[in-house]
Amino acid sequence: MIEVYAPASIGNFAVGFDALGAALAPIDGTLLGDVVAVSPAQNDEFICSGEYAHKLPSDASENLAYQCLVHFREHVAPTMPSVKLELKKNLPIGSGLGSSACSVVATFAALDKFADTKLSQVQLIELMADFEAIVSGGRHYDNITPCYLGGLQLTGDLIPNKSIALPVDESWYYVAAFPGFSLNTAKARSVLPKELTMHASVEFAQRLSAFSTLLLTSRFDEALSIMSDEIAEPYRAPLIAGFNEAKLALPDLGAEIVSISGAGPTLFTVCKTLAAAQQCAQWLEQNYINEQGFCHICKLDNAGTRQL
Ligand SMILES: Nc1ncnc2c1ncn2[C@@H]1O[C@H](COP(=O)(O)OP(=O)(O)O)[C@@H](O)[C@H]1O
Ligand SMILES: N[C@@H](CCOP(=O)(O)O)C(=O)O
Repeated sequence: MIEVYAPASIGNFAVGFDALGAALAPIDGTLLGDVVAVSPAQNDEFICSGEYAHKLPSDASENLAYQCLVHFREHVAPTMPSVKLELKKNLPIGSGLGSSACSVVATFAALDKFADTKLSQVQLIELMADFEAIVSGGRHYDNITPCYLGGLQLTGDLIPNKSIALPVDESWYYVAAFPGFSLNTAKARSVLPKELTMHASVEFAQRLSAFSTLLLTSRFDEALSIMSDEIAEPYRAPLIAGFNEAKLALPDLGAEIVSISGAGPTLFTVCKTLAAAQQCAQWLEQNYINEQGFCHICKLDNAGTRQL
């Protein structure tokens, strides 16, 4: 049997709408992501289990992981023996943690290993992005590549091999708080303006290029000082109950920045110390999340998708 884990991710990472994303590893060792297990079987079989399985359509044909299996058999490995594919759906749907990307990445990575198809990194990333695009209302790589490769990734069609890893300050902590309600990514994309002004476009380009360069030259504090989302956050914040209050409160508790993870409603902070991250997590647990929500203090997951 092949069992593959794919981690949750923060799309956009505030400064890089659709172009920057980071994989998350809770410091308490929780595996915050989906797992896909592939084993030989008499006929192709699909099972969806895990904490959030009941939130997905009961019809397998509407499950992205099953759709990936059908595609893989038809177009990538027609001679692969029959398999039982089990998706352990551990990430909430519509959470802003790259849940759909997680299932797609884990499934293709597991099938590629099982069938020994040895797809190239770019082939796999393109396949994965095709399926992520089906549900999210746009083709973007900022969950796919960090989830697959780990770390912080600058990513897109213009980037050689689709992705370049960027360094971060190893001392940074990331607090990710899922408030316990869903926000559909396609809906959260539909509220964004269809066009940017010349001024906004130039500022976006400056901010992302400066941020990337500052990280690459280890000027981490200066990178943090320009880490803000002027592209999506102003339009999405009204869709997320409690976000504005959290954005006001958390800097006093030590958050260097507070922004929306992916399309939301998960919120994330960057903190320079564990004590600050703990204070932010405590506030978020008391004021931002409901009984279905959760909060994790994280580092980046530098391993990305891996066999368990
Ligand atoms: N395995 C899967 N994982 C996540 N979403 C799935 C899966 N299969 C189908 N879907 C559907 O895809 C959509 C994902 O919603 P979206 O808001 O894009 O989630 P996320 O932002 O968490 O990736 C939902 O309508 C969900 O029912
Ligand atoms: N760049 C995308 C990221 C969506 O992330 P998700 O975790 O909400 O699916 C966007 O901002 O729409």
